[in-house]
Amino acid sequence: MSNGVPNGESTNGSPQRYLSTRGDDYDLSFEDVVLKGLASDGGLYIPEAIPDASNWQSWKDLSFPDLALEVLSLYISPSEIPRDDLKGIIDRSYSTFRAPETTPLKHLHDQLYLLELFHGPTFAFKDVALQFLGNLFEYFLVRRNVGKTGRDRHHLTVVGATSGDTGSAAIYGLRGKKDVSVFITHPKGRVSPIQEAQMTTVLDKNVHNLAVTGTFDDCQDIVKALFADPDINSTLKLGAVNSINWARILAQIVYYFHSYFSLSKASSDFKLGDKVRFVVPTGNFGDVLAGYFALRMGLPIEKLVVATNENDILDRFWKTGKYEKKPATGPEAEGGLPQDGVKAHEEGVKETLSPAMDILVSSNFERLLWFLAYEYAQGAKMDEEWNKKQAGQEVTAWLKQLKSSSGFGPVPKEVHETAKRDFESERVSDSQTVETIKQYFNKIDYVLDPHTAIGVAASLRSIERAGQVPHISLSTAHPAKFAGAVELALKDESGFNFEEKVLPPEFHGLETKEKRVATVENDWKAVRELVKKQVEEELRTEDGN
Ligand SMILES: Cc1ncc(COP(=O)(O)O)c(C=O)c1O
Ligand SMILES: N[C@@H](CCOP(=O)(O)O)C(=O)O
Repeated sequence: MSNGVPNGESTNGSPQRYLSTRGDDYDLSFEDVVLKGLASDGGLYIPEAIPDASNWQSWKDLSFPDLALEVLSLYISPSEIPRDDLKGIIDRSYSTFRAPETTPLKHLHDQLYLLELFHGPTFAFKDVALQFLGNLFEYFLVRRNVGKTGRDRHHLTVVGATSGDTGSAAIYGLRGKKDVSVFITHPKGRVSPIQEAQMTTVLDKNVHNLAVTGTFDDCQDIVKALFADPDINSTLKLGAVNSINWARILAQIVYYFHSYFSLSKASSDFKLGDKVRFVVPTGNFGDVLAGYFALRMGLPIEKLVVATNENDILDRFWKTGKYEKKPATGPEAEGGLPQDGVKAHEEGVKETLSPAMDILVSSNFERLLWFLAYEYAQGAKMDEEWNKKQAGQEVTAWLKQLKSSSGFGPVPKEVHETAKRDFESERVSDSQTVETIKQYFNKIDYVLDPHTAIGVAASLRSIERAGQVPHISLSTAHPAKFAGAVELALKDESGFNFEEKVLPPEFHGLETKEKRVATVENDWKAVRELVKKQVEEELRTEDGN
């Protein structure tokens, strides 16, 4: 492969194996990494080799599920999941989508295309991966539990953190599934009313919503602390639905290929092999990381553009080579919207109009860091094992520094240059988000959600730089999920009516339905005790006691 990362053994028949970004956990199967979620050394799982999809052009006419089968088969050996079984899992996962193309591509104007990823059950891009992950968990559990009864059965306790979208998508992917309990933490009062209602109106017995008195980063830290606790992790068999789970990233690779093929059909000027730019509204770096895998597999991507909101740790990394949490000091002179309350928090996270991206530390960035460190290590001309070990050590050192000093860097010049070879970044303020929503409503009568608007605003800047290269901007959520921001932008525009223009029938009356949610303090031990108690209760009910 051109960029130095080893090619996938899975292409020549031997099973793909996985290792941790911190280096101490390696040689794992796909099933192990999906069920474990987070590595025991605290790292994230990555494939030992990125498969080279040299035959990708032959996939051009495949439907979304058939394309998914080809892409996923490069990472999941048939000795782990026979091809027919994998096809069944994939077909079930995408049968719940409302659009026949699963993820349709819409031409906005000129070189700008919008990839609509919100046609799944919860109206957000997370459904693409979480419908699949829910069915994958079910498949592994059914297989593990054949002939077992009672406490001998493998019971998975899923713990997740959400700023709104992962939670509902995970709940819809796992509700009512046997042998799974789901606990989703969200920052109390900091998710949109529709998102809150989507999660808390699901009353299935295996679903538990926990409103944490803190930020999304606090919720994410609680989840990581639970995984790091050997007692609860092994006794309750914890599973992850956040994008720390490799299966989340894997499933998202598919739509980069699919939209590239859609573009080749939509534009007579565009031929297979031509370069494209993808622009991705980014928070936890999971979505854009899937694009990085597509690029490394051979899809002709000229650049991946990381689009952040005012929580801009990633944008600052690409501009400076430093990865630093920076305490917020208040509404910014540039772009702040005082009337909408861009608040500063002691943790440094700002509340913005794109709350799903209000993240201080992007967990998947660690995965990219490993690949950057791996390429850097190659400069020493040692063997592959040495390169992998070096990459693990480098990542561990950076992450330690992030924890102890709230940041690290600048990273070595070569590492920064490698990051800039494949990525660019843009930061979009709240006022620019609002302007973009207005602009597209008035220009083409299309309502963007605020996260998508960040991608579109970044796309316009990128188009100015990149001239004629087509841009695919990822639309990550339906605008009805973020009524506050959409209304703020469009309330005074003529012809705008939220109920008529935006609200899908599925959301009518949602906020008044019966809800179930428990408030918990921002303390991982309090969450641990609650999870233990609830799982015990569920198991006892299943035992019939
Ligand atoms: C609507 C929306 N857009 C963008 C993002 C950012 O995606 P990622 O966290 O994968 O970078 C999220 C949440 O993750 C989201 O819910
Ligand atoms: N924006 C996310 C935050 C969680 O990110 P994940 O992709 O790691 O699950 C959300 O909507 O919950």
